[in-house]
Amino acid sequence: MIREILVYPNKILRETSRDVIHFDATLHELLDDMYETMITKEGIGLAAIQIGVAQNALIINLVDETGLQKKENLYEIINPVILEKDGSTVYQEGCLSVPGYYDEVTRAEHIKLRFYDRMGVMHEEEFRDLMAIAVQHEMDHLKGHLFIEKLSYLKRKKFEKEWKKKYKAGK
Ligand SMILES: CC(=O)Oc1ccc(/C=C/C(=O)NCCc2ccccc2)cc1OC(C)=O
Ligand SMILES: [Co+2]
Repeated sequence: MIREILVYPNKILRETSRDVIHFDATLHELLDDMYETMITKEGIGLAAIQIGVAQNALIINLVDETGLQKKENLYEIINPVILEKDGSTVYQEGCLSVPGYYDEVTRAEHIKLRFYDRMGVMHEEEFRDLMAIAVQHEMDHLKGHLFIEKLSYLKRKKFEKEWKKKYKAGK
């Protein structure tokens, strides 16, 4: 079912998530709820903490070259560990927990990732470009970090000013 997405500055978003232990029906239901919620809100990535569940689970479903977001391209990534990373790339990121704010973030251009799928099967895959960016963005959520924490001091001031205005205006 569609769940509520927690929005900055909700303190729950700062929690550190814990590894998934049981690859059971409860996990599958969580992943299904994450997918339904993410798609409904027109996102391309979502971490479990964004719907208030402090578990190391994230999903990414990028849009393909024809502009379609196909479920066959959905990645369900559980207990991820970055084994290697290199390069550097800048991308204007957004986040469903910081709706309407976008800014440039620098991240590794290539990563080698170890993760488990919903059945508990281990995978090791290399990602580049937008997929590598998305994985790093979502993995930050698992540590309680939002992309706005990576902004320069001045950009962060700009964000805080903008955000307060929006909040005062009751969005
Ligand atoms: C107003 C508002 O909420 O705007 C949005 C902001 C972000 C998003 C989605 C962001 C998202 O999926 N981020 C995943 C992490 C990521 C960031 C950059 C590159 C790869 C992966 C969707 C929004 O809603 C609409 C209708 O566009
Ligand atoms: Co996010």
